[in-house]
Amino acid sequence: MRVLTIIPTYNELESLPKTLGRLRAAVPGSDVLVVDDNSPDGTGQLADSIAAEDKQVHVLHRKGKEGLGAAYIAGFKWGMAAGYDVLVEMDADGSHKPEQLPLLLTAVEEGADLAMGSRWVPGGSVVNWPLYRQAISRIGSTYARIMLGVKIKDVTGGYRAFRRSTLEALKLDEVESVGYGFQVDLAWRVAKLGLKIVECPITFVERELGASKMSGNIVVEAMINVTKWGLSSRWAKLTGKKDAAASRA
Ligand SMILES: Nc1nc2c(ncn2[C@@H]2O[C@H](COP(=O)(O)OP(=O)(O)O[C@H]3O[C@H](CO)[C@@H](O)[C@H](O)[C@@H]3O)[C@@H](O)[C@H]2O)c(=O)[nH]1
Repeated sequence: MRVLTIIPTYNELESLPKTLGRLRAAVPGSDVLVVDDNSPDGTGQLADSIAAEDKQVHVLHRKGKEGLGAAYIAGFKWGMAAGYDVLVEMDADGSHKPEQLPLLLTAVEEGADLAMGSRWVPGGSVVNWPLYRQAISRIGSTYARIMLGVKIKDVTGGYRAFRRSTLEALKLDEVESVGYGFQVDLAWRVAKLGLKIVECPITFVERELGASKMSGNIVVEAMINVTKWGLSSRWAKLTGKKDAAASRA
């Protein structure tokens, strides 16, 4: 399996080299694509200098900050065009432990169409995460599960390995969400297609360097979108009409 790990970056100058070093040591077979949105702190240039020394590291430069979702979609398209079999989502800040990537890759090797790192299945955990972030994550995941009828425990989680055929089956150009909503949106689309999703327990470690880009707007966007999709599906069931939201894959 040719594996590409996609790392979106915005102002990750301190974290990126550490995460890249750990990833290359933990899973030497995986190529890496850094997707940088013209970070003002020079993360993109640093990534270029690492790529100049390491043929397995690539960099995709984007014009400006357009959100994590848009960065991943650009990265997926790059990786699919380059013929990778498995495309991985990983944060740059070390919160997704590179040493746990083999768990996700094994799940894909064993037949998962999407392997998801999960904090909320038995064996999963969070380290140094403030209580308010735990609450947002747990409440958000529970709300999305109820509204969308998906069984995934950690539906907002962002440590994932997609089989290429899974991404090919999705209409990536229709995905609009930016933050947590993006992660929920993709997982829901995969679940609706009836593809095999496996949740693997991971330890999510709060970043030590740099700052999170999560904002109130991102949480609100996710809540609004999940509510809209859930109500649209219910309305369609009640009226027997085609559901615009649910017919998207
Ligand atoms: N290129 C690019 N990268 C971005 C952008 N916004 C964030 N990133 C990158 O995306 C990664 C995650 O960003 P954080 O700001 O650290 O995310 P978080 O709030 O901790 O959210 C994480 O956990 C959520 C669930 O708890 C996940 O939903 C989310 O995907 C992510 O993994 C980091 O590598 C960060 O640099 C952007 O606009 N553009």
